[in-house]
Amino acid sequence: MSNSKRAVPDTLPLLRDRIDSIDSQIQLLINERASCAQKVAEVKLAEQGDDSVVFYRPEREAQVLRRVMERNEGPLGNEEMAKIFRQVMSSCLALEKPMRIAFLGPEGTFTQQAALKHFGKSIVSAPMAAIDEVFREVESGAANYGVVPVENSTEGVVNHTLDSFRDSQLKICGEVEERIHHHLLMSPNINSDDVTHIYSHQQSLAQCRAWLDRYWPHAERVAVSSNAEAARLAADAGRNGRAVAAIAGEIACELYGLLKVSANIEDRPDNTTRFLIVGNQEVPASGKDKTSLLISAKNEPGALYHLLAAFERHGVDMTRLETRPSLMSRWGYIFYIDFVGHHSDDACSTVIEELRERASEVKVLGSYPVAVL
Ligand SMILES: O=C(O)C(=O)C[C@]1(C(=O)O)C=C[C@@H](O)C=C1
Repeated sequence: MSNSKRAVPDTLPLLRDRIDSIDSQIQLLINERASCAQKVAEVKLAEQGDDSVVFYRPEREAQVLRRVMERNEGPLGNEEMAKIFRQVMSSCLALEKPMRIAFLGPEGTFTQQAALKHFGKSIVSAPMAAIDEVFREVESGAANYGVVPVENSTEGVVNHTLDSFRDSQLKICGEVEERIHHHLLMSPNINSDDVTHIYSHQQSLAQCRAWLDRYWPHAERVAVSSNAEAARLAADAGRNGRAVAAIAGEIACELYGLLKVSANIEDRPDNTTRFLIVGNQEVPASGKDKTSLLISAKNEPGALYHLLAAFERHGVDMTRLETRPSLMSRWGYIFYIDFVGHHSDDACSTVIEELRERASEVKVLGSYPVAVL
């Protein structure tokens, strides 16, 4: 006992020396990697030219991260290790070309959180006021990519996002999933007993409905344009002595200096939102991909049945089907279908060909790597 006590002061400096020496090796290697990435940028420029060069390669990034996770032996967990490499690649890509990412704002939304998770922190993130503005910002070339929410495991699909694909030529280049934790937030200078109104985005209020019914049955729920906006309003109200609470996430809480009164108040602990990355790029196969289609069906008996039968016939695994009203014909429908595989895979391209024979329009919204993180 006394021996091991005496050993600690000797080993701590030794261990720290070892850490210092490992750090300097890691640093050298990271810079060596960064120099490599710069050379990759030169090769891309020479091959593709100034106007059409594409630096960001979602399929390659997914492969790098998957390999990191596969070869990881711990003690750091796979996800933790992948997050570190996520940021290393983000820094390397910023050396090739700094990227501007439009997202559904304002600052502090879960969509911003998703953008940082997908691209790492070395980006310029540009908050937009609405989903169609995110699309326009990317279409105009003002942003390289956009991030928009598409579905939540509790509340279902985000119609604005699906509808935006009707008239857009943008492609889906990636997906990212984010566990959504909601917190009840208040300004530190108000008394929680005085709170009469709770602000949040309508989806967040819905995701916390049972919790609110139980603990805040008398507070009025006010739907605002985003949960980050709710946090901003709660902070503003607090400064003016008005007792307003907000439901929002971690980064909105930090951004507006609010107090977390109750944490993780979502009704379902597995509450997850899926986001899409939109851009101007066709992404090659990464080995583990998904494809999204928009299909306008002919208005005839069994139309949907025949579309779905093509997937069954060729053993292609459909993961999602959403229906939206067509704006072209009354009682006509548009189907959004996700399936496993890349549109260039044999079975997938056969399915798409057969769908084209049956439907009035089939638009491949994109093939992209399945979310890694
Ligand atoms: O392999 C490439 O094409 C690179 O540009 C290198 C790199 C990386 O750091 O590994 C950087 C950015 C790309 O999005 C993918 C990978």
